[in-house]
Amino acid sequence: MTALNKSIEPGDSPDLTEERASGTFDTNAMAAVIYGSDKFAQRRREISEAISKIPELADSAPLPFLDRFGKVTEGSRKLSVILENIDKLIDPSSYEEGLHLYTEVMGMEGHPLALHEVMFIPALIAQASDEQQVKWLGRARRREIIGCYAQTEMGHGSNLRALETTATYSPETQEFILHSPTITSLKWWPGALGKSANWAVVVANLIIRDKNYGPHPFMVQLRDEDSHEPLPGITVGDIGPKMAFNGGDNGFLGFRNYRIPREYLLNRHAKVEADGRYVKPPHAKINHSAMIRVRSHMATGQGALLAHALVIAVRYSAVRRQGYLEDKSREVKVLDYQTQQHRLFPSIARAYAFIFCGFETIRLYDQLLIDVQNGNTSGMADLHALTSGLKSVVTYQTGEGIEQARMACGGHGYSMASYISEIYGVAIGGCTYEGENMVMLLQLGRYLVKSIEMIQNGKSRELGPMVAYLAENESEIDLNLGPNEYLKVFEYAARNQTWRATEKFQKLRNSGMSNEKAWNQASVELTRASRLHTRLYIMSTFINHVGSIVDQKVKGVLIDLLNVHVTYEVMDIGIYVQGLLSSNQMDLIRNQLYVSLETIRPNAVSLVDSFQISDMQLRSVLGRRDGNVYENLFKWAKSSPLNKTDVLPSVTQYLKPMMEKSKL
Ligand SMILES: CC/C=C\C/C=C\C/C=C\C/C=C\C=C\C(=O)SCCNC(=O)CCNC(=O)[C@H](O)C(C)(C)COP(=O)(O)OP(=O)(O)OC[C@H]1O[C@@H](n2cnc3c(N)ncnc32)[C@H](O)[C@@H]1OP(=O)(O)O
Ligand SMILES: Cc1cc2nc3c(=O)[nH]c(=O)nc-3n(C[C@H](O)[C@H](O)[C@H](O)COP(=O)(O)OP(=O)(O)OC[C@H]3O[C@@H](n4cnc5c(N)ncnc54)[C@H](O)[C@@H]3O)c2cc1C
Repeated sequence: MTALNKSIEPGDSPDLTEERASGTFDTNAMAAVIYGSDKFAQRRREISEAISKIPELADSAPLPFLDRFGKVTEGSRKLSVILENIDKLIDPSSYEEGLHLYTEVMGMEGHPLALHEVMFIPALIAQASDEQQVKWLGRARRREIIGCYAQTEMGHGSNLRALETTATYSPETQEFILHSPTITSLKWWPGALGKSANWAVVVANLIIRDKNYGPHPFMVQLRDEDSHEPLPGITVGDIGPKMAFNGGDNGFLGFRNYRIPREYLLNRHAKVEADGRYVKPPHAKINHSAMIRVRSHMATGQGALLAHALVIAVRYSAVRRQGYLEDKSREVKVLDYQTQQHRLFPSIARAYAFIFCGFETIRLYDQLLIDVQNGNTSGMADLHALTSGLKSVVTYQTGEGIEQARMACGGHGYSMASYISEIYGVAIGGCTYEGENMVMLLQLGRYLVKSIEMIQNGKSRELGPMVAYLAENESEIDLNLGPNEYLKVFEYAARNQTWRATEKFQKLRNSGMSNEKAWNQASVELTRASRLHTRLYIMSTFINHVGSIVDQKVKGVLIDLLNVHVTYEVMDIGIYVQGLLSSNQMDLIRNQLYVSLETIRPNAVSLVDSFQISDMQLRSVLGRRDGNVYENLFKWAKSSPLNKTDVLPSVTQYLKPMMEKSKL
C-alpha cells in the first residue's frame, strides 16, 4: 500500500488514475480523520507495509477456494506466523494496532483469537476482581490461554433470564457445580468455542441454597492445557458451517456436574462468600458489560465493513464501462450513471457517519468503564439504550448498503472474486449477534417511552441531552435548508413517532389490556420510533464531527458528503414528515440530493481510497487498488481447483457414461 498523496502508481488502470487526479483533497489527511489521528493512520500504513514484507502472512490461496477445514487451518497457520513476528509488526501493547494487524492478515472470516480479544479479555477487565486479573489477565494477554465468551444457549439467546445452565454453590467444598440440564441448555454459537478455546467466560445461573440469583459470569477451564483434550465433564465441539465466518469455530458446550472453585465466579461486582452469602452488585445489569462494550464498538466495525464493499464497488464502477451517455464513441464508466451514484454515494456517507458515531460510543463506553470501576453506574441505562438502537440501525443499513454495492457490480459482483458476498454475510451477522435487532430496538423503545412519561409528568428538565428534543415543538421549517434544518426535520419525525407509539401503548394499557400485551401491540410502532431516534443521533454526530475538522479541503468534501447524507436520509423518511414539509419542499430536497451526487462524483474514488484498505485486506479482484480487474479476474478463475485438470473425475465417472449410454 502506497503512502502517496493520491495513491497514483505506474501500471494503474488509466481510469482509476483519472479518478484519483480529480480528487480535491489529500487521502492521507482524510485517513487521519477516519482513524482518529494522523499518527494512527500513519501506523496503519506502516503496519500494512511491514505485513507485505512477510510472504507467509499472505493467504496461501484465495480464501473462497478453501473448504471449511482449509479455512480453519489457514487461520491458525497465519496466527502462528503473526505471533512469531509480532514485535516486527506492531506495538503489542496497542489494542488498535493489534486489531489492524488481525483484520488485515486474518481477514473477516473468523480466527481462533477473534473472541479472545473482542470479548474474553474485555470481560476479564470489566468483571474480574484485581486478584482475578493478576491470575488470568496476564496469561490471556500473553496468549498462554485462548478464551471465548459463552452465554447463548441452543434454546435462548435474547431472553437471558431463561438461560438454563446452572452454577450451584456447594458450601461444603466451596465450589460451583456447572450443569447443563437439557439439550436446549447447551451453549450454542460462542465464537472460537468449538475447537480453539481452552478457557471460557461462561454465563450461568447462580444458585445458592435453591435460590436463583440470575445469570453471572464464571471463568471456566474447558480443555487440558497440555493435550488440548476436553476435561472430564465437558462436552464441546463445532456447530457446523454458517452463512459466513467459516474460518471461525463457533461452538457448543455442555457441562456434566463440572466443578470449579468458588474464586472462579468473576467477582469484581457480585460475590459469593465461603458460607454462601451473596453480595449484590451495584447495578442489576452489570454482568452485561461485555455486551455493551461490543455494541459500543459495532458502529465503527460495521462502518468499516460497509467501507470494504464500497471500495470494491466504487473502484470497479470507475473501470467498468457499459453503455453510452452523450459521447457515442466510447462507453461510459458506470459510475457516471445517476442511478449508480444514488446506489453508492449515500452509503459512502453512511460509512463515514457510522465511523464517526462509533468514536463517540467508544469514548462513552471507556468513560463508563472508569465510572463503574469507581462505583458510579448512573450512565449505564443511557449507554445501553443508545448502543441498543445504534447496533440495530447500523447493522441493518450496512447490510442494505453492501447488498446494493454487490448489485452495483453486476454479474461480477455475484462472483466470490468480488468478495462482497462474504462481507455481506459477516456484516449481517451483526443484525443477530450482541442482541437481535428487534429485541434491541425495543430496549431503546422502553427508554423512549420512559422519557415521554417524564415529560407527561412535568419532568422535562430532567431529560438527558439526547432525548431533550422530545419535549420541544417544531411545526414549520425554513425553505432554505442546511444541515441543521435537516436535523430539525429528523427531530420532528422522531418526536412525532415516539409520541404516537407511546400514546398507542398507553391507550391500550389504559383500556385494561395487560402491560405486556399493550407493549406487544405497540411494538412495531415503537421500533419505528427507535430507528428514527437513532438515525437522528447518527446525523447529529456526523454534523458535529464535520464541524470539528481543521483541514479545509477535507472539511469541504465532507460537507459535500454530509449534503448527500442529510438529503438522502430525509427523502428516505418522507412518510414521517408529511405534516411538516410541503410537496414543494420535498421536491427541493430531492433536487438538492441529485445536485449533491454530482458534486461528490469527482471525489468518489478518493473518498473510498481514504479508508486505506490494502489489497491484501480487501481480498477482492474487482476492488484492486490498481484497477487492473479483467486480467486478474481471468487469473483468479484459472486458479480454481476445478481447473487443475481439463477433465474432472466426476465427468469420467458419471457424465461420460451417461452420454455414452444416450448414444446407443
Ligand atoms: C471491539 C469489538 C469490535 C467490533 C465487533 C466486531 C466483530 C464481532 C465479531 C463477531 C461476533 C462476536 C461476538 C458475538 C457475541 C455475542 O453475541 S454474545 C451474546 C450476546 N447476547 C445478547 O446480546 C443477548 C441480548 N439480550 C440482552 O441483552 C438482554 O437480555 C435484554 C434484551 C437487554 C433484556 O434483558 P433483561 O430481560 O435482563 O432485562 P429487561 O427486563 O428487559 O430489562 C430490565 C431493565 O434493565 C435494563 N437493562 C437491560 N440490559 C441492560 C444493560 N446492559 N445495561 C443497563 N441496563 C440494562 C433495561 O433497559 C430495563 O430497564 P428499565 O426499562 O428501566 O426497567
Ligand atoms: C455470528 C454469530 C456469532 C455469535 N457469537 C456469540 C458468542 O461469541 N457468544 C455468545 O454467547 N453468543 C453468540 N452468538 C449468539 C447471539 O448472541 C444470539 O444468536 C443473539 O443474541 C440472538 O438470540 P437468539 O438466537 O436467541 O434469537 P431469538 O431471540 O430466538 O430470535 C428469533 C426471533 O424472535 C424475536 N424475538 C425474540 N425475543 C423477542 C422479544 N422479546 N420481542 C420481540 N421479538 C422477539 C427476534 O426479534 C427474532 O426475530 C452469536 C451469533 C452469531 C450469529
